[in-house]
Amino acid sequence: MKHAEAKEIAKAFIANNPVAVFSKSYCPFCTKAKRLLTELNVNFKAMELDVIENGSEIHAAVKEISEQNTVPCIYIGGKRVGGNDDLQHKHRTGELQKALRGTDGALLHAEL
Ligand SMILES: N[C@@H](CCC(=O)N[C@@H](CS)C(=O)NCC(=O)O)C(=O)O
Repeated sequence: MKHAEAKEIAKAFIANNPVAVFSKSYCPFCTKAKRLLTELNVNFKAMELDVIENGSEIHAAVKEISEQNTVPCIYIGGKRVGGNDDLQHKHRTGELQKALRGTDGALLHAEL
């Protein structure tokens, strides 16, 4: 797969999902991040880069787009939140809840 094509796939995933998580299925930080989002009833989509076809090419594109070398790499409303530590921190400060409420389609239920 060409790099440009991988970049388009990564960009489309961010644009088309209110909460987009680039993940790896074996990554404990990804598990923690996905667990928190699930607990908060968040409508998120995870792309498991170690499982899907062309995952390593797409991960290379994600690194370039996000300037972040690790997974999870989380986007809310097209904006990069960061990794699991950033997500957990934003949850503690209330910033996460604010970002989710401000993003159309991020919440499965109105209450948070
Ligand atoms: N502080 C980061 C740690 C994330 C991390 O170290 N992830 C590992 C996988 S468990 C990683 O991305 N390693 C590089 C790679 O898989 O390319 C966070 O909280 O998200």
